[in-house]
Amino acid sequence: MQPRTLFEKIWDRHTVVKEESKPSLLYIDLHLVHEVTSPQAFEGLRLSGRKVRQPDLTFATMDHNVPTINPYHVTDEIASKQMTTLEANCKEFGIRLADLHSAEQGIVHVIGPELGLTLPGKTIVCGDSHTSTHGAFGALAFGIGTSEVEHVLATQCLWQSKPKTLKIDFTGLRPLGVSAKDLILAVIAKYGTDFGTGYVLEFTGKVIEEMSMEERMTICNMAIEAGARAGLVAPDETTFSYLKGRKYAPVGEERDKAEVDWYSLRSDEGAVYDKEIQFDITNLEPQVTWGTNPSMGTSISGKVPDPATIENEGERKSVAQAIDYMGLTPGMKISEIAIDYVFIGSCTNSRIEDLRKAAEVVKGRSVSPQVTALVVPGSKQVKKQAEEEGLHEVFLEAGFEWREAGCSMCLSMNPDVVPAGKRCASTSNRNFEGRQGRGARTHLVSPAMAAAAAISGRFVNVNEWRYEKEEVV
Ligand SMILES: CC(C)[C@H](C(=O)O)[C@@H](O)C(=O)O
Ligand code: SF4
Repeated sequence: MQPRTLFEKIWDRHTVVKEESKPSLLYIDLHLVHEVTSPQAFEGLRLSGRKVRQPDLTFATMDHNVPTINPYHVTDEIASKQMTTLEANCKEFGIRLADLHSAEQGIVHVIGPELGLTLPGKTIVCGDSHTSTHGAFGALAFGIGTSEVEHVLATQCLWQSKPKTLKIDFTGLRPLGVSAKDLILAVIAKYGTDFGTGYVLEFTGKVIEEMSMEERMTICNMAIEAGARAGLVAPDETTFSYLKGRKYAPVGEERDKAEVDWYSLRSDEGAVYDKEIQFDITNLEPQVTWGTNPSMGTSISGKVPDPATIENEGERKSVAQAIDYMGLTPGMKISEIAIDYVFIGSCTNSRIEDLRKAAEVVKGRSVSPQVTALVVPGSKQVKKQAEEEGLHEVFLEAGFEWREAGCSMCLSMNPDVVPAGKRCASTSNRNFEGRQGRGARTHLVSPAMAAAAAISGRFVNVNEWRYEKEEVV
């Protein structure tokens, strides 16, 4: 047999129907559901008198609409309706639901891995673009639209055109204090928001191999911001040890067998990708976005671009428009940008390691008086663990707010919004106009950088605090 990539192996295993130059029918191993994109899908099932084909392969949670001060007090009518509807639908169709009372509730892309539902080799879908997160486990995971949600509920299958493969190989040694978030922001800053269109990205290289699962999740989470269908990291010992003891992960002999199988999914020596990119991280610095899409970003030591120096007219206009919306001055230093809000949370960066990294920076310091700063754990389990470690005290003592689990300020679908004209350093993944609230301005950064910004009231290179000198390991 020809050498195959990780993607091809998972694809081949799940193809139920295949026809030349037509979409294939794929079997879906795990369908994750949340309150925003599922109501019409369930309604469609009801109208056509159908059942959920595999309720045991379906798992639901509430995240987008959940108020993070008092989750049980939902004042918004649409939010409240979406949540009660999900509850009723799960009951009617026999689907497991991590509702607000459940100790398992949280952002869908945080709880899937945490519960061991996300496993290598699976096909995973959810009516949510950041489903790419689960690719960190070597699962083929991607977002689908509401009509597809209905299709998967009814059949456990999905029609999909076969994407192409793109390998992103990180070369060089990771500079001290440079996070997974910085890596993916830098890749998107260099190649843009659509270089991944039509591709599944596989991230490789020593730095990826040495990363924790949570860091790999941060990288794969943002594959979608590069336009990609999905992101992938090859399963390895790090993956297997993360999964050990997780609620739904295999145990005993089954686990041993599964691990052998999972390992066999890794891309074969000599496997051919449709495209390959090498990205050298040797001189990488912490990243900050200045604009209104994730590719409009630079290093902490960089500057806001000056549209006058951009030759291409289209680009010049879009940069000028972004700078105008963001209320910045062309050519100003990133380190001169003062902020009003800090949001540490979202499916990109709300896991325990993210909170630890932020707390490490915050410890013994205070939030700048003009800054409102929130820490929002990605799940109830993350919150519990953080409290057991005393991280909440570090944040609270410094002047951060410590909230309940949910999507929160990542997008304005719940009470956590950034007011118009205000500027937020955010650990989330999208900085589009109005993303965190109408007229709100978002700068994407890592948890450590967000923590440092909260304290300084402006962007600073967190490594200058943490390490006497910026040495390279
Ligand atoms: C609400 C949902 C459909 C949306 C998505 O698909 O990603 C949201 O999670 C987001 O991050 O913008
Ligand atoms: S945290 Fe943000 S990006 Fe993630 S699912 Fe929620 S809204 Fe989407």
